Amino acid sequence: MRIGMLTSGGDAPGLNAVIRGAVLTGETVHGHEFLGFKDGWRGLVENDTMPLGRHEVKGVSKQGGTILGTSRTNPFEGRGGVDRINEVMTENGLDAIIAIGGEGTLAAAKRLTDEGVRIVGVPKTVDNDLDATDYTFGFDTAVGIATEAMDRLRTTGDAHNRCMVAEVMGRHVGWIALHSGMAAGAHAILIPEQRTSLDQLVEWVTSAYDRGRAPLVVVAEGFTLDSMDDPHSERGLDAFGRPRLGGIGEQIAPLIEHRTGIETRATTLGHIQRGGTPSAFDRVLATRLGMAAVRSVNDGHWGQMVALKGTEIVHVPFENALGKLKTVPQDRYDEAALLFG
Ligand SMILES: Nc1ncnc2c1ncn2[C@@H]1O[C@H](COP(=O)(O)OP(=O)(O)OP(=O)(O)O)[C@@H](O)[C@H]1O
Ligand SMILES: O=P(O)(O)OC[C@H]1O[C@](O)(CO)[C@@H](O)[C@@H]1O
Ligand SMILES: [Mg+2]
Repeated sequence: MRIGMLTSGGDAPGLNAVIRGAVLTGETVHGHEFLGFKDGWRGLVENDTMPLGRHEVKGVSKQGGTILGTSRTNPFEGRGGVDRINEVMTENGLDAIIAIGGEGTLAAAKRLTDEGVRIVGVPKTVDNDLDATDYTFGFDTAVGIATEAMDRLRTTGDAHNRCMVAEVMGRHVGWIALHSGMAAGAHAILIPEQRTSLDQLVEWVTSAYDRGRAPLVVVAEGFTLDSMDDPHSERGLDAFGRPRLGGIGEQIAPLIEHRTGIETRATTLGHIQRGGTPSAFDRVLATRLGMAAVRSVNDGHWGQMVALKGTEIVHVPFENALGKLKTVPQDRYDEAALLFG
C-alpha cells in the first residue's frame, strides 16, 4: 500500500517518533511505501509533499518538532474539501492517510472519513485533554520541562523571599499545571476547571509565606479567577479564529503582591514546554502509536484513532474520541489541594 502521512495542530514532542515507528514498521514488516505531506492539511490540499522512507526517519525519535512541519490549516477552506483531497490522493497513488493531531485535526479527519476518505488518526497534544486515551505523547515531556523550570524558580524565590508565579500551557484543562505543580510542591495550583477566588489564592500564599516558605503558584493559561468572564488573552486570534491565550500569570502576580505585600514575580513558560527532546516515556508511547497506526491501515480501521488504555494500544472511533475533553476530575484536584498553602 501507499500511505500518506501528516502532522497537524500544535507540535508535541514525540511526533517524529510516531512517524519513524510507522515508516519503519510499514516498510520493513509490511512492504508499504510512505509519502509525507508538509504542514498538516495544507500539504494535502496543496499537494505539497516530501519523500518519507527509512532514510528520512533515521535517528528522528529523539528530535522535537516534526520533520513534516505542521499548521492549523482547515482542510475544508480555500481550495480544500473532500473532492480536492481525493484528487491529490489519486494523483499520488495513495491508499490511505495517517493523520497525527489533536481534537481539531481529528474532527477534520472525521468529516473527511464520513465522506469516504480512508484516514486513521494518531492522537497528539501536550495538554493531555483527549478523552479516549489515557495519555497523549508530549504531555510527559511538557510536565518534565515545567517541573524543572519550577525547581529553578523555587531556588531564586527562596533566595529573595518572593512569591513566584509559573504559568504553564493548558487551554481548556489543567493537566500540565496539576502534574508539574504537584511534582514541584506548589503552594497553589490554578486550573481552568476550578474558578478559584483571589481571596482563596491570597490565603494559600500567605499561609506558605508565614511558615517561612517562598510561595510557588502554578497557573494554567486557561485559568479564570471567579471574577473573570473569559480566560486572559492579549495576543489576538489563531489561524482558526480562537483567542491566543497566555499572560494570566502576569495578571495575577500584581494582585497577589497588592493584597499580601509579598514581592511577586511571574514567569510564562510558553512554547519552551513543547520544544526539544521528548522524554523516554513519550518516545516509547509515540513509537507504539505509530506502529499501531500501520496495523490500523492494514486492517482498514478507517475513521478510528489508536489510543493508550492502561498499557495496551487500542482502536477508538473518532466520534468516541471527540465527544468531550478529558478534564481534571474534582477528586484529583481536591487531592492536590490538600497540600496547598
Ligand atoms: N470541528 C472541526 N472541523 C473541521 N476542521 C477543524 C475542526 N476543528 C479544527 N479544525 C481544523 O483542524 C486544525 C487543527 O486543529 P487545532 O488547531 O485545534 O489543533 P489540534 O489538532 O486540536 O492540536 P492542538 O492540541 O494544538 O489544539 C484547525 O486549525 C482547523 O483548521
Ligand atoms: O502554538 P500556538 O498556536 O501558539 O498554540 C498554543 C496552544 O497550543 C497548545 O500548546 C496545545 O493545544 C495549548 O496549550 C496552547 O494554548
Ligand atoms: Mg485543538
